[in-house]
Amino acid sequence: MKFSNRYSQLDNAFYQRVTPARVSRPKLLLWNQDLADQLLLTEDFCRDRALLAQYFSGNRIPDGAEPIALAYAGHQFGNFNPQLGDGRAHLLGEILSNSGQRYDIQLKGSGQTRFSRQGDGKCAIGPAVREYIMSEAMYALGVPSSRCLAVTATGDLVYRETAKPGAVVTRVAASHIRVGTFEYFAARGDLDSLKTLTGFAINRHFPEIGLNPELTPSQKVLKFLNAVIDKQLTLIVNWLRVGFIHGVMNTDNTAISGETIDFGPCAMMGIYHPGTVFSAIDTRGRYAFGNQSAIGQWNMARLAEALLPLIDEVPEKAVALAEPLIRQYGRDFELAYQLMLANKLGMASLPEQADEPAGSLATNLLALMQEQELDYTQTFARLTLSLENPQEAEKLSQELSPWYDKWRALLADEGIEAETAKSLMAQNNPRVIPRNHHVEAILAEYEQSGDSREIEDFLKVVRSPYRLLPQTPKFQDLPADGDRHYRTFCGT
Ligand SMILES: Nc1ncnc2c1ncn2[C@@H]1O[C@H](COP(=O)(O)OP(=O)(O)OP(=O)(O)O)[C@@H](O)[C@H]1O
Ligand SMILES: [Mg+2]
Repeated sequence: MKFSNRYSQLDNAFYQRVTPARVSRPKLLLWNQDLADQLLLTEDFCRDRALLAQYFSGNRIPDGAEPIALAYAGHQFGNFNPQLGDGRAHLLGEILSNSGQRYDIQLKGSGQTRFSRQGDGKCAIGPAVREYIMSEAMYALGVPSSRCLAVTATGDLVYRETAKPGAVVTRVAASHIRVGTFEYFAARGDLDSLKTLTGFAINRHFPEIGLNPELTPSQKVLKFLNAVIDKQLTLIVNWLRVGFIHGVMNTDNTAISGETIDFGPCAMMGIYHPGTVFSAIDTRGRYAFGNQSAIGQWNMARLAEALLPLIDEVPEKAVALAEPLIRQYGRDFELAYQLMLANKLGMASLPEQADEPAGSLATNLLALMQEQELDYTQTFARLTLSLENPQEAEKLSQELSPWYDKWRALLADEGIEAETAKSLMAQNNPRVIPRNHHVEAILAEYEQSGDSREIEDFLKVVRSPYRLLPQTPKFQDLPADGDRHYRTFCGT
């Protein structure tokens, strides 16, 4: 591995230098060769699984790696915690991919750090495998996401409600800078570090802003904020497109890069309902499916607040400059959301309909799905199929009457060929998602035996979510209880 580390060259206000804990019997459970290729890891490096297990359990530090635990703060369920940080993760360093992009390689579940508070620094095998499966599925669905290079069993037990086998997951992300990283320095009034961090983040994620000689430092910060907002709303629109519920959208889990990170209590929505919540600790539904956009905006407001001192010395002036960007989120989100729904219905935009509010073609369908308790993924997949299959069209025409015929008529009115609509829909409507019950069955197998009979088929299927593979039908079903009893836990 060829490291080229930048974050560890910042001063030590940003992190703690700390080596991962030793584990007893490291064993490589999952290895992502496709990602290893993108990261230009050599064949030689990838060949020796025992050595890979040493590296990705944290037992052996690869040459050039400089393990650090990052400092950050965060708003958790709306409450500010000034001192979080990587309590169970070690950033090994950064490497350049085949496209010249810089990626962080981080171990998670790799032992205690200065930021562990009451935690043991560890991760159980279930959450580690969940992170691998879900991030891989999201990536294949076309949703910006961190990914996993490996899951390594440690051979040690982790104590949760019961003793569970432990594992370390190796995460690859465009960076691990979070909204909470900015809040950490802002809350301390450490403006020098805040400035350094902002410069670093601009340089890493939006170099064109940093290099623009026409912008003042304050304008650069505003452009940066705007760019992060844009990425965040694009991310959340994509979550809504595929039915993803993050579950713990705290500001410490909101990456500046606009990637999905932290798959702790995440889940997929089956039956459409904007109030869907699976996380056991989210008792008030703060992070419900349909709340995710509003929470994204709230999180961006926290980022804006942290950046205020860099926007203008006079707080009122800074607020006057930042506030319009936060307000604009609402309008931009709505446009992007409407466009996404239009695409899911085979259109470039939602048509205006006489006597109907804007976007009603989509909202009426969603209301129908909610009322009839229809599966979100299956319904859109069936609509897609119906454009080439008259029997399916006939069935849907009855089940979704009169909405279905109206939609078909609108497609015709707009002059959109069935073939064109179908191809757009096929790119936006997955045929399969990582259903909660299938994911759980695999995690249970890993917990019991350290392996799974289904994992290879499952990964193959979720890595091709827009295509029907011979194995796909095995994993398309909603469980008999429609996921009504499903609960997720943070797994810490
Ligand atoms: N077992 C643990 N030991 C020590 N610290 C922990 C443990 N579990 C979580 N934490 C810390 O608690 C905070 C919130 O945890 P959260 O579940 O959001 O993050 P995470 O899943 O550990 O990590 P990430 O956000 O990097 O994916 C973080 O600071 C995290 O490091
Ligand atoms: Mg987290």
